[in-house]
Amino acid sequence: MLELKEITVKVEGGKEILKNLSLKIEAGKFVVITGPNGGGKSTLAKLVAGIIKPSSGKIFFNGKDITNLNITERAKLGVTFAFQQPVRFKGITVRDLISIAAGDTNMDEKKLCAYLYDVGLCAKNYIDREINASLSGGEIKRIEIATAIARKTQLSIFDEPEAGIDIWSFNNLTGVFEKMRQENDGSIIIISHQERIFEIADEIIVLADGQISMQGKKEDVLPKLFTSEDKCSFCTGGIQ
Ligand SMILES: Nc1ncnc2c1ncn2[C@@H]1O[C@H](COP(=O)(O)OP(=O)(O)OP(=O)(O)O)[C@@H](O)[C@H]1O
Repeated sequence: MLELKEITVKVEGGKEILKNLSLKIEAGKFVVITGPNGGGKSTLAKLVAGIIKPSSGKIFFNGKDITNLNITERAKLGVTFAFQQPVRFKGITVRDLISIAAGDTNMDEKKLCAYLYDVGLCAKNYIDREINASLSGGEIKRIEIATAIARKTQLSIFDEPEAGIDIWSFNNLTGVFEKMRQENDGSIIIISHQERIFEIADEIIVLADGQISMQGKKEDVLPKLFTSEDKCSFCTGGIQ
């Protein structure tokens, strides 16, 4: 369903953030992308969503070349992206946002509440709140996750959904993703550093220094994940 072919992303000064990266994600898969900080995970997610363009290489979605399509055009084809730092929309309420995402502007309250309940929010307190700066980072993040779930698109990408979510709610969040996978036959890509998320994946991809250093079924990758030594080759040691 998603294929990246020989993708390179260069930034000013010529630094390569993604280096000739090729990757295939099959339909219906739950894939977790992890790896050291600065490895290129968010860059990869933004590239798939259409927020940034590759310096070279091609991106295919269901066989169609989407390399030059922007974020809106890709969204129309069924690519949803949930930001690490979600955006706030002045004047739009939580009710508006979720019902627009689900394509059902007359969505009944029960259904709306169920989406909020799943992400650990009490609907009564949030349904008519405006998506503005009065919402905390964790609250807005949960609303964004609820919105992505309501969209039920073919490909949903979440960039560190755990960021800003308290540890108590985090356990429920893994349940939300499991439910999403059961109810939606689309693919899910989650960028995460959390072992609990790795455990519910079909496939794990480790991205380090702009390249895939490991990729495979959860059963094969997990045992190697915490034994591999990804150390900085520049530094020779820590503080003496
Ligand atoms: N516009 C830019 N100019 C220069 N360097 C950049 C630019 N964008 C990203 N980088 C660098 O590219 C590398 C990859 O960034 P990216 O945000 O994709 O990493 P990440 O794997 O998501 O990291 P984290 O786990 O910390 O979120 C980092 O070293 C980052 O500093």
